[in-house]
Amino acid sequence: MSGDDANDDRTLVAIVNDLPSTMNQFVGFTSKEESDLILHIRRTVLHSDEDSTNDAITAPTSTLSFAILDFKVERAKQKYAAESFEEAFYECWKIPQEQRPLEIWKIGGECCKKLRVFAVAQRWFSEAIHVCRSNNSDLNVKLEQARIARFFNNYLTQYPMIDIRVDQRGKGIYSKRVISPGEDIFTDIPLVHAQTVDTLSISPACATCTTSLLTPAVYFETTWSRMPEKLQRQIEEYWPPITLVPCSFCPFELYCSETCRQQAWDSYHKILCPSANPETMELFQFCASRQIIVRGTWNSIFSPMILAKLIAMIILHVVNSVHNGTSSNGVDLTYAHQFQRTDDGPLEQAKEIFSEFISSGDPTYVRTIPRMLKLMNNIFNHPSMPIQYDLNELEFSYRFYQIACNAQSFSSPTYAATLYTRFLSNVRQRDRTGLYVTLQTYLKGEPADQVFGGLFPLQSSLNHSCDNSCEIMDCQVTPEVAGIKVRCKHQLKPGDELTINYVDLALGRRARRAMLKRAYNFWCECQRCAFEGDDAYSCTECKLLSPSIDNPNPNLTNGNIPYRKPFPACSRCRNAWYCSPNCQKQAWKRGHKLICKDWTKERSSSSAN
Ligand SMILES: C[S@@+](CC[C@H](N)C(=O)[O-])C[C@H]1O[C@@H](n2cnc3c(N)ncnc32)[C@H](O)[C@@H]1O
Repeated sequence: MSGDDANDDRTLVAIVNDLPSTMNQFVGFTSKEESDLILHIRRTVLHSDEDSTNDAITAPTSTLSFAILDFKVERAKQKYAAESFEEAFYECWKIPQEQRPLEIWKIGGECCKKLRVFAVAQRWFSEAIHVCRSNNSDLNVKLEQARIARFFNNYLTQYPMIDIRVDQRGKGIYSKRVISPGEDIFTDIPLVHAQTVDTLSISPACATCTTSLLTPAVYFETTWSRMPEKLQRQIEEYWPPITLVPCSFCPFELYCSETCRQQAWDSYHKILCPSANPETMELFQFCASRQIIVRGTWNSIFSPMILAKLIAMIILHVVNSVHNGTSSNGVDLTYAHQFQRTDDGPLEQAKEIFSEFISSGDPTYVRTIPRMLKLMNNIFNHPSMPIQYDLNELEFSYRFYQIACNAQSFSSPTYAATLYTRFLSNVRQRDRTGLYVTLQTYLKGEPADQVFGGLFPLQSSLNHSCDNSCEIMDCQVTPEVAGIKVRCKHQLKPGDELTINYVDLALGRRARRAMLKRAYNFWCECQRCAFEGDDAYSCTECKLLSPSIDNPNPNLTNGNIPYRKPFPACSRCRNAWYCSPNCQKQAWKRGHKLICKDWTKERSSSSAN
């Protein structure tokens, strides 16, 4: 380089000429930045304090490269510290990927978080983890936070009184201010839902908006056809008006309006309708006939139809995004629309919509339900499918537990019982012909309500407690969409967790824990579990076993297990047993008083099981 060059740009050009391998690093620098760089190099490499840029810089290429990188890192840090996040990110971004050190990936990720581009933040933190090549818990937390922010950004903006945090139990929802009992905290609508097989045939409902479609013919069952026609007409006159819109091509799905029909068609039914895919016939028949393949699971809120719909929605999402460059498929995927575009392929993007639902369970379990795996495979391998979807055993298991761990029961507040009550009130108020008396021989009491199971993006982040702070209520979220609302049950302070109950609160601790382990794969350690016992044969406080006694009924044998005299139970809750008044006093002071009540009177808020 010539020592005569007085001008910054020319000096820079000289450096660039000398260091062709680092040439690309100058792209995007202004001339002011370039002169700063030169000064930085002079100070750090040549240890020269002169501001003059006249002299040639002579140093090994690697040393200069390092100095240049160091300069850029410093600039990014300064801009970040000055809270110029856009500029700081630009500085990070300008450093070629293969040279970005860990701190630049971190700063870049933080800037994106501040700029609310969470998908990019997620990518930068995940690169940081990759670069650092060790299990860095700080980075894992940052990545998880970016992921949560990305998925729940809209919700958290809409509901500023809550926050989502992660601990060893996964995500949980926490209050950010005092929330009083009775206060509604948030509403949520399901991403995918299906009617339970238990109620499908006895309490018909709109497959889209879940409104009851109970007609007199369904309510009165076989007696309807035996009724005089005049009586039928009279009943119809007072029955609240029901519009039945069946699928145009199959008898299996019913809707309350053309809008609901079209929405179902666009989002899943066009590839699940037996008219298009005959393999689905078995699934519809399975649901309609209330078959039980997994007792307590697929015969309750977990209809296998949720699984089929979820896959169908993914497939149609892919098809729509490829064809139209959009993700619109007729369903109100408010949640899905929160996604910023990523470089993932359309299938990966479509799958991501459901990726926040935790899937936890024993993967070998699904081998006990081979028929359902085969059925789903037959459906999704049918030639009518617009794309190939490989539902292998691993994915089937993952989806199975996603639904098992997260499905929440709900229904439109227009229940079958509501229609029935309105009918009776119409008859009582308007009829003058004695119909009410005639009806007494036909009425069968209140009809069963329709029940749906659904996956709710925000609500599914609520963890369980056997002394839950919140409860789930059915709710008409908009005039067209049914969903749930979460209501505060116990006063919440800032930082308290919002919890619901997944199992019946009236059950004893052993039964509750067993059910939670089986259905949700966790061992409950909540406050209530901590201050209750399993049975009367060991002291809930000091764990002392009760004294053994002779077999009270010698005709019955108990193997080698000794018979024991039960310890007395807590007279209020009857869920704790003590060997002495001392232990009882100590337990009360330690925390039993916080959870001691008659739990048989508690309303179970969640019917998640
Ligand atoms: C509906 S999800 C709740 C949100 C979940 N933590 C997440 O990260 O998405 C249910 C799952 O959360 C976990 N979970 C919920 N309540 C829990 C608790 N009290 N203790 C431990 N794990 C719990 C279990 O893994 C369960 O299968």
